[in-house]
Amino acid sequence: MGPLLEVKGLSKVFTLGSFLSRVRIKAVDEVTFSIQSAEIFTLAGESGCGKTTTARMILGFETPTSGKILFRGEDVEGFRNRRKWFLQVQAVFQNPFETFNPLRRVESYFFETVHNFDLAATPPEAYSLIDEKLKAVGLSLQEISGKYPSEFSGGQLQRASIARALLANPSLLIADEPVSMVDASLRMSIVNLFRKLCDNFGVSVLYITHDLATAYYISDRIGIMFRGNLVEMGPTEKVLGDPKHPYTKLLLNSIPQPDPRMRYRTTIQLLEEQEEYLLEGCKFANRCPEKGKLCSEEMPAETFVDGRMVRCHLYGPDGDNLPERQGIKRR
Ligand SMILES: Nc1ncnc2c1ncn2[C@@H]1O[C@H](COP(=O)(O)OP(=O)(O)OP(=O)(O)O)[C@@H](O)[C@H]1O
Repeated sequence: MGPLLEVKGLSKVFTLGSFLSRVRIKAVDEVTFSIQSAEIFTLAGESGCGKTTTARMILGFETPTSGKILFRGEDVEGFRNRRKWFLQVQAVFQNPFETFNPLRRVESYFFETVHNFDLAATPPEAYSLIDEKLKAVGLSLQEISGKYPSEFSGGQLQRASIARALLANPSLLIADEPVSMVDASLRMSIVNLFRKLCDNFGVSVLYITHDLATAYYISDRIGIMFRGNLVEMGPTEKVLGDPKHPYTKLLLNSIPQPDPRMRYRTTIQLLEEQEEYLLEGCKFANRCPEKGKLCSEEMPAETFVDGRMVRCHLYGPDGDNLPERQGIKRR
């Protein structure tokens, strides 16, 4: 059986700045990956590396500048607005308190989804479907009935939003930082839930996160992004257990913690980010402890090393051109 989702050479260019200082950044640059049925694939990287833009293009919220997205081998552009797509792919967002209107009872969202997608023929059928999905995430219809979002904890409300996403029996959940706004003590229980949904119900998950600890725990494969590029991708145990790309190593050593108060980057951070996006060669060159001359000149090609893809001159055919590689056997 072929992959469930294929992302092929996907790119998104944004134009930033004012009329006189306009710059074009490739927020997502020729990104290619696939997700199999019943697989959890993580896209990880620091803020501003293009993870959300990738997810938004898959969901159809953002139009790709180029590239293709295939779902079960079919180009999604052909059926993006059809029922089939909405039933198959569902999103779980970062902040459950923004998903639900504070003035509406939470259960109303469930009945609305059942109605909109024609998921039940009778009211008892609707009750039983909603209760079944809520139970799959450790809640029940009785427990949520009559309650407003403010009466739930962040963790409970995120569970409710996952249950709502499950109503149509989707094959793929796209979860963008689903635990970063949830209390640290509850994060593992939510990510475990994704693993359970994948193992027990065959739901695939595109898990987008800063948090390599939860990624290590639940994902089958992982792609590390830096300034629009996938720099390393492969089985999670290989990539995080024995990282090859200097950026993956740095990310593992720093383990950035998502801070809900830090939702917006400072102007200086944004300018540094923009500068990196505009670099000619490897976008990580300015920060790389293993940088060589070639790194600032040419973007490294994809190379396959020890069961994973790496985009780094240290491993490419030109690896020996780096000063530190001269006379040393290539890795
Ligand atoms: N609508 C937009 N217009 C212009 N630039 C954008 C837009 N959306 C994102 N960007 C820029 O594209 C780059 C990638 O952003 P993106 O949100 O995809 O990264 P991210 O890794 O998901 O970060 P975060 O975790 O903070 O959301 C950033 O430099 C961001 O400022």
